[in-house]
Amino acid sequence: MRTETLSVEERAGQKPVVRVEDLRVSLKKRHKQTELVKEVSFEVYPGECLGILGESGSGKSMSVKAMLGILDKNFAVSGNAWFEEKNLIKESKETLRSIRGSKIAVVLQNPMTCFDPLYRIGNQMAETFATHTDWKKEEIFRRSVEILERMKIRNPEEVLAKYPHQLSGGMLQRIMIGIAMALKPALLIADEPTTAIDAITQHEILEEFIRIKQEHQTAMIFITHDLGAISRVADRLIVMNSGEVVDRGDFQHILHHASDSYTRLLVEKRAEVMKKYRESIHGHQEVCHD
Ligand SMILES: Nc1ncnc2c1ncn2[C@@H]1O[C@H](COP(=O)(O)OP(=O)(O)OP(=O)(O)O)[C@@H](O)[C@H]1O
Repeated sequence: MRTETLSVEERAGQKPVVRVEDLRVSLKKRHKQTELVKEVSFEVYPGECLGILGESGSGKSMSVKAMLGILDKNFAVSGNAWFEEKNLIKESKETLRSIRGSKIAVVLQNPMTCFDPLYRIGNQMAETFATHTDWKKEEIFRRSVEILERMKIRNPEEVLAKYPHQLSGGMLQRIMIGIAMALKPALLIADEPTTAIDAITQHEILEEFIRIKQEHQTAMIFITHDLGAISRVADRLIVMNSGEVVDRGDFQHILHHASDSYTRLLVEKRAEVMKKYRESIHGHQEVCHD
């Protein structure tokens, strides 16, 4: 369980990689405006992972999509998202496109939609790396093989020759994570990155997130409804409910001192699952400590 957080002193001299202020998203539909995200604010420092926790529909994805400028014109977005002196909310589509994929890498929920069905995986990786790095052809191939190996994909050379539909959702998700990490972005955003991945591989992939964060001082935003996954990777958490941030703090705070009733419910649900899991493994009742 990771609980270490940048201390106030450590943060004092540092500038956040991203600072989101009063982010709001509403959906315009036939003269009606529905607020989906309300007054969301957070910042992420170099080498730090911010976890965004909340159940399905709580506004986690909507918040990062708004900040990345990937919502369509049916959504009205306001507030600020400062990244390298630029306010992402106010930047042009072109500027945002060039920032995404190089300085900000994103792993979104549905990996199938991130790959072009008509091109082999290796060609798509090569194109991404040719656009965003200065690697030459041989280096791109060598690194692509290494990335798949790191992501625990067997027979990487064969996989590079395959089309997306020939691979499982979990494999595509791992490839997406590998590509995002290889770009060594200043900010890595991962939305439910390990949902389609089996438990053992998930453990190893989470270790990769931790390694990248520590070795390259990458700032990360890790979105999930899984308290277990987030407890390992995130240094600080915000909890969302109905489009709002209802709690914030490090994992221990969320676990033991969360004041919000919704957050307590999430924690209790996790404790219940852990208790059942332990009972099934050990065949007797144990008190859950985490
Ligand atoms: N394309 C869309 N059109 C209209 N409403 C949407 C759309 N996408 C999401 N919403 C609504 O916005 C709210 C926030 O959704 P969001 O996708 O951010 O939730 P989430 O916390 O990321 O959950 P999940 O992990 O299930 O996506 C929800 O009420 C959802 O129904």
